[in-house]
Amino acid sequence: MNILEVEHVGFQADNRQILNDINFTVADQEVVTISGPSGSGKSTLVRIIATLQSRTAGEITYNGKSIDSYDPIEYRREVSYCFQQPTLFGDTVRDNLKFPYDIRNQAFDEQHAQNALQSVDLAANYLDKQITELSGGERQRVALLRNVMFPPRILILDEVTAGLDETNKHIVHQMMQRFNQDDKITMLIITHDQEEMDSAKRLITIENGQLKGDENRE
Ligand SMILES: Nc1ncnc2c1ncn2[C@@H]1O[C@H](COP(=O)(O)OP(=O)(O)OP(=O)(O)O)[C@@H](O)[C@H]1O
Repeated sequence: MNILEVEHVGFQADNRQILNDINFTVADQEVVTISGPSGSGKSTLVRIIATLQSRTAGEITYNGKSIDSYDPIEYRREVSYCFQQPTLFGDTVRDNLKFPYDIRNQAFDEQHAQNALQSVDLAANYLDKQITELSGGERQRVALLRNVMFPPRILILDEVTAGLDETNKHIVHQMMQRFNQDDKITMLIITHDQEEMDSAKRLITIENGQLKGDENRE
């Protein structure tokens, strides 16, 4: 079953065609890597899919229905977008991992949060760590965890490993694998990283606002 269908999607701004006639479908639980030169329109495309930006042409179907027909808050719980610069809020790691519970009016599951931290090589007592004391890699791990405390159906990762050292990159790669295999999350991964492109099961290439390649390597 296709969880996502992108049909003839375009985006025009300031008389410039930034995306033009993009077509592809994504199967449930598939991992799709998206690459292409800087400025080619990759972020614009996934931001449109995440409903953070509107398209100017075409149609997108999520789980059998137009993305326009969903309640925006519900939709963003199911299709979650994570950016290269992790945005953390509040004062502590707890404030961030508790947030998904707060917006759902649910009691914070401290044990679940501690287990989640330990699964990404962060000690359970990191819950009370000030976010100003975290390294870049630790910030990214906490931001990713916040996005999956309640697993979305689709997780969009926009260059989340850019700027991370090898150790942190490796931990984030393991997180991605678990999100897909254990939590059954469909993933769209934007990357410039050669290793991530080489190991991609399916690689979509965007150039100059157009889909130039869609290669299945399985
Ligand atoms: N709302 C907008 N109005 C005007 N121009 C825009 C808008 N959104 C994106 N652009 C332009 O569209 C082009 C594509 O941007 P986008 O961020 O999607 O590229 P990208 O492929 O993700 O690049 P990078 O790999 O550097 O992140 C850029 O030139 C950008 O300035």
